[in-house]
Amino acid sequence: MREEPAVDIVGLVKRYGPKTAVDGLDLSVGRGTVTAVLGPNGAGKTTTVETCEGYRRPDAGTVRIFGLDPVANAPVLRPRVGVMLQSGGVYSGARAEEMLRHTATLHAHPVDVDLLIERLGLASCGRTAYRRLSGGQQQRLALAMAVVGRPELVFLDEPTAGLDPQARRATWDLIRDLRDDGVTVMLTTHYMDEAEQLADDVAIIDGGKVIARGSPEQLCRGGAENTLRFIGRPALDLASLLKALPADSTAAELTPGSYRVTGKVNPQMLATVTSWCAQNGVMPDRISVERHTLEDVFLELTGKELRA
Ligand SMILES: Nc1ncnc2c1ncn2[C@@H]1O[C@H](COP(=O)(O)OP(=O)(O)OP(=O)(O)O)[C@@H](O)[C@H]1O
Repeated sequence: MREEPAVDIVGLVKRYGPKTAVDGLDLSVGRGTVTAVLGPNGAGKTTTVETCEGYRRPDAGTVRIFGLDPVANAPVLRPRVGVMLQSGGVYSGARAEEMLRHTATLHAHPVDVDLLIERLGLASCGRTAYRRLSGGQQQRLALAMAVVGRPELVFLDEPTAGLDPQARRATWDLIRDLRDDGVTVMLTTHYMDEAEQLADDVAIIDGGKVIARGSPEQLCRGGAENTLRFIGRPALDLASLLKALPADSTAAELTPGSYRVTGKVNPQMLATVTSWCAQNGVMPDRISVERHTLEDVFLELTGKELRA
């Protein structure tokens, strides 16, 4: 029998009064993968994740976590699912290390708390009251609390927002280790490099729907135009090059002898450019292909204007 996905969202709708925050969203997350959910502010990411966590009920559609309803089956799911809360629900006078040790005792097979404290750089603030921790320390403690119970699935809502570069790296390493241990990770982020570095799968959400889905490589390859550059002798006849290329390509001489060709850059296009060079007695120097980044793809899909 096929294993249930860790997260299976079908036709999810969630409204706040007249506002439809999630509008028929479908998303399935395979076990043991890291899925990054990206989207502009207000796209519906947090609402979706909170519905998966069982904090909100769908207005329509279904959400299943390991095949179970996150609200009705909350007691069964609680030990299997780690949730990184953004500061809410914490008694602010409690000390960081006490909180983590206490959380560990609530689980049957917690991870080594000392090791976790060391890995997330929490040793120096272990005796500090929660309310006196810096934003980054609170963030790291929240991550530690989410994973200390050795969950099978973790939800991380913007896990590295506001962290310094060292803490970001430590968080990334921890997430990679979770994946290597077979844990499923679903995270939201505004950092495209984070998604590129960590995610097996990316879902771009806009207007409460998934508008693109795939590995970072697939998303960067598909749809988006790419650029090919080369150096040749000045004033080449680009009109004849354009005739050899697909209709949606462009070719320009940026500075004398420096050329840029855009379009669907694939092996065929590269072959067309180099054979055109050969026919015209041009030795293309420093020929290079620039791939679009995930940020380029994201902006292309979601637009460059600021949202209201
Ligand atoms: N409790 C609420 N009451 C009313 N409207 C809400 C509530 N929570 C979210 N919304 C609205 O629902 C929409 C989706 O919000 P959500 O927080 O899910 O987006 P998001 O993608 O996580 O955004 P961000 O990147 O800014 O965190 C937004 O328009 C937001 O204003």
